[in-house]
Amino acid sequence: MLWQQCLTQLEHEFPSQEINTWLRSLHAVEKPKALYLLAPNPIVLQHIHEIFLPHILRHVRNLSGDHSFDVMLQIGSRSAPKPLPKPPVTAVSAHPSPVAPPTSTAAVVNHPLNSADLNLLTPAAASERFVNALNIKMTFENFVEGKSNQLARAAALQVGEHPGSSYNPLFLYGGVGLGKTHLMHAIGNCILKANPEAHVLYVYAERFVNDMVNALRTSRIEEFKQHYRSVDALLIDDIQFFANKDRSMEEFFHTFNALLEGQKQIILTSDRYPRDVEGLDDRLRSRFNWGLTMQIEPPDLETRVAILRKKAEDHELYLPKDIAFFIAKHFRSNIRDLEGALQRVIASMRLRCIQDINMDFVHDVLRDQLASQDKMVSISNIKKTVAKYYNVRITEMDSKRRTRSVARPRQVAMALAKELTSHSLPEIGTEFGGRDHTTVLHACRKIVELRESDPRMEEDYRILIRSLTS
Ligand SMILES: Nc1ncnc2c1ncn2[C@@H]1O[C@H](COP(=O)(O)OP(=O)(O)OP(=O)(O)O)[C@@H](O)[C@H]1O
Repeated sequence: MLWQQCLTQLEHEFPSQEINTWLRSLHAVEKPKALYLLAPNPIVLQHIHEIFLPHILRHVRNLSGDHSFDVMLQIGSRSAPKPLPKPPVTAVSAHPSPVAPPTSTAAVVNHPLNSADLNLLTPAAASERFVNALNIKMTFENFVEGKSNQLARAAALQVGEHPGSSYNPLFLYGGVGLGKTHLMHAIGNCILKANPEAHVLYVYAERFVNDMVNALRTSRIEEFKQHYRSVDALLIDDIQFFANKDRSMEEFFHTFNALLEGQKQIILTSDRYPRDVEGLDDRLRSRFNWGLTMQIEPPDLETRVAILRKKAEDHELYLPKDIAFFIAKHFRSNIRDLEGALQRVIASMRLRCIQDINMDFVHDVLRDQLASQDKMVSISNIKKTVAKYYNVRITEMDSKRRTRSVARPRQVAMALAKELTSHSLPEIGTEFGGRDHTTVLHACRKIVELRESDPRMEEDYRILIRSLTS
């Protein structure tokens, strides 16, 4: 709790990349008079010590209202299975250690914590054991499957069940907040479930780069190599961050080769297809294609509804179908935003002690978000985009002409209006030259049918959704 509050404060002072890369890799354990922060390796420990510790200490003391409250920084993990027999010897001292700047009030522990709560590791032991940084909540079981992620999920499952011997590397790409990281963690968790001793390491690409820079600066490059090359599975998120970082790409290239040679699994994600990541070394680009590259696309309405209902269920909230549809219709392009909307609703229910959810309440709680989402797609924008895509005049969208070259784009536009806006069928009909709602319904059904039978139509529809919602 204290650590979460501290992180919220730090988010105002440091870029989110910094927070994600360094601070979120720490395990926090709160004790009555101290906050223990466990770093996964010496490189992280040193960086936290040098850059963040004074800020952490300031916030923790302010938040706890206790100016003698301490922050203890150590190497260790909470998740490792068994405590080590010996107490730790590493830490940062409450009063300047050789590495601590003289002004630092940060603490380095030279006495053990309760090793029953914490599994504390010496630096040597730390490099023998891995802090995998996996999020145990991201699993295949709670990953909702839909058309947009079906193939990626199947490939990920295959890799999770047969690491190193199926698709290697597995490269997942797609837009922001669509589930790449979730699938990656699901693979890691699946590998560990079958083999708890496996060394599975998850890092952001930025973290890999920063670790390397720090290792070079502190003459610990061998330790760095050893750390990254001795894993059974290496999961690197957002590899577009490697672009134009030549030394890091070089290092990653060798790590990549070493792991592949040893039949160790590599899983990578990026926001775009490897070939389209500018500034990426050609050798890396071609290696990324050795295995399997899978795209995750924005989920369709039904999948968004299923995700919402699943997430609501996880919070023990019954989400009626009409409300799930309502939220899903407005939050289209990103599952993180969809989840954020649901969390906002749940938090407001708790704050206002409301037991039963209803549409008015949801409208009220999400008013601001809905306004900004709705601005994004209007029926006139849909008509314009579809007309341009099929090369027909925009006035044809409202005309009475029924030739296929005009009628089909019009049907597509109506189906998109149904999917992407909250207008009712009669409203959509009115917008399309005063048509009846049954005509709109027929158009929507026709397009569903065609998307299933004609891959070309499916592709057109997805391209249009992407261009309207991104
Ligand atoms: N199919 C799904 N089922 C359930 N939850 C999902 C699904 N897809 C994504 N999520 C949830 O949506 C949120 C965002 O997903 P995730 O972090 O994996 O996105 P991402 O593609 O890695 O985004 P970014 O590029 O921003 O890192 C997470 O909380 C994740 O659990």
